[in-house]
This record gives sequence, structure tokens and C-alpha cells, in this order.
Amino acid sequence: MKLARLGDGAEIFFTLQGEGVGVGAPAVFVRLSLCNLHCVWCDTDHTWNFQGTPWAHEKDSVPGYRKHRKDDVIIEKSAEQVAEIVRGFGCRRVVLTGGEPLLHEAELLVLMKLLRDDGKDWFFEMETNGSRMPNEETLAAIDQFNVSAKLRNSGVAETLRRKPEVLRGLAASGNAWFKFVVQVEEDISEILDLVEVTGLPMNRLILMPEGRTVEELDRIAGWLAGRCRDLGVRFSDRLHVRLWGDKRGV
Ligand SMILES: Nc1nc2[nH]cc(C(=O)O)c2c(=O)[nH]1
Ligand code: SF4
Ligand SMILES: [Mg+2]
Repeated sequence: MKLARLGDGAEIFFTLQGEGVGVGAPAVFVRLSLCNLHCVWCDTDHTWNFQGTPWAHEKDSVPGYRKHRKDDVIIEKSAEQVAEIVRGFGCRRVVLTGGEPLLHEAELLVLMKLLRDDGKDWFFEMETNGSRMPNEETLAAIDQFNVSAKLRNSGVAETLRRKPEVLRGLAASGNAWFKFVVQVEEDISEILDLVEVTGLPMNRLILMPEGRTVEELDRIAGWLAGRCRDLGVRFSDRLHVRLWGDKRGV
């Protein structure tokens, strides 16, 4: 499978879940490469912002920033190799993320089977952008979907990112939380419209500030936390950004 490359190896790391309902839980993250979306503020654009692609990213305008050479940011590993690395951390909570991990669905099913064949109580989370419906096997294998459907603020065309039927299907699994990235007040009405169209359960909603620095998070959290309280939905910080900043492998 194609993973994000970090140094000589794959971007597989042991940290604390920084976002969503499980924030603070020790977990091994496996970062797959490739994404079917291309959000302008994506904090893992090394999974898709490759040289020769037409997508825009906020960082494109930063002096000295270059789109990535595929060979620098992708590494190929078998499910067996990934399983061996994951086992080495001694933590059985695993977060499959990306990019978009569902682009590697068959290989991830092999990985989860290999790990579960150890006979231990693994817990698999998947961070997904909610634009693709997992198959039945994946629905059965994943313990928790952290679904982050993208809003207008992502800069991605609505036809690509907005899939109400997928959100309904994920909600029906009973294992999904819906984590929206918020920048401005108008995002809230967009989220509430989507909730109405899809019937997403309010008690599975999480609103999280967009930001790759503590200052950016604080600026939005300053008003968003109170809005969450009044709406009766969860607020999520981005703990890893607070603790370690905008770094890879944390
Ligand atoms: N600590 C930590 N928590 C996270 N939760 C979701 C992440 C992601 O990039 O999908 C992430 C991440 O990259 N690091
Ligand atoms: S869906 Fe996620 S990984 Fe893909 S571009 Fe958007 S933020 Fe980045
Ligand atoms: Mg991240």
C-alpha cells in the first residue's frame, strides 16, 4: 500500500489522538498517501499536493514552498510490513488516516486481519472525509469512523466533497462521529443544513477549529466553544497542534 513517507520510513507513529471524541487516547497512527479531495488548508498536503497536479493549497503562496515530488513523499509497504511496524509499538489502538485511507480499502482489510489474527483486542479508528462509502467488510472491521466531511471553506467543489448518502450510510453503522472543521460563523449554518438533509444525529456531531498553530486555534475556539455549548454539540480542540505544533509524525 502507498503510505506517506517520513524520512527513510513510513509515517507510522505512536502519539495521543489529538482530535475528536477519543482525544488524549494513546494510539498508533498509520498515514496512507493519496486523497480524492484537495482542501486548501489541508495539514497533510504531502499526501496529495504533488508536482504537476493542478490543485491549489494555501502554502503554494508561501515563499520557498514547492509542491511535493511523489518519490519524496510516498513509500510502498506490504500489509505484512505495516503490521510488523504497528506491532512494535505495543499499542492496540490504531488510527488509519491519510490522505484518504479508503483509497486503500482492500489493503487495510488485510492489515486489520493480520493484526487481529494475533488474537488480541485491537481497536481500529479510521479518519475519513465522508465522500466514499466503505464496503461491508470495512464497516465490520472498523470500530470507529471519524468522519470529517468537508465544507465550502475547504475550497473543494461541492460535487466531489458533498455526499449526503455516504454520511447517512456511515451514521447507520452506529460507529461514526462527524467532525467538522470550522473557520467562520457561516460554516455553522452550512453544517446545520447538512445535518437536516442527512439526519445526522446531533449527539455524534463535533465541531473543531481549523488551524495549524495555537494562535489560529485560539482565535476560532474563542467563539466556537460557546457556539458548541449552545447548540448542544461537542467541541474538539487539536491537542497535538497545541502540544507539538504543525509537525509530521506527532
Ligand atoms: N495526534 C494526532 N491526532 C490526530 N487525529 C487525527 C489526525 C490526522 O491527521 O488524521 C491526527 C494526527 O496527525 N495526529
Ligand atoms: S480530505 Fe483530509 S487529507 Fe484530503 S485534502 Fe482534505 S484535509 Fe487533506
Ligand atoms: Mg492531521
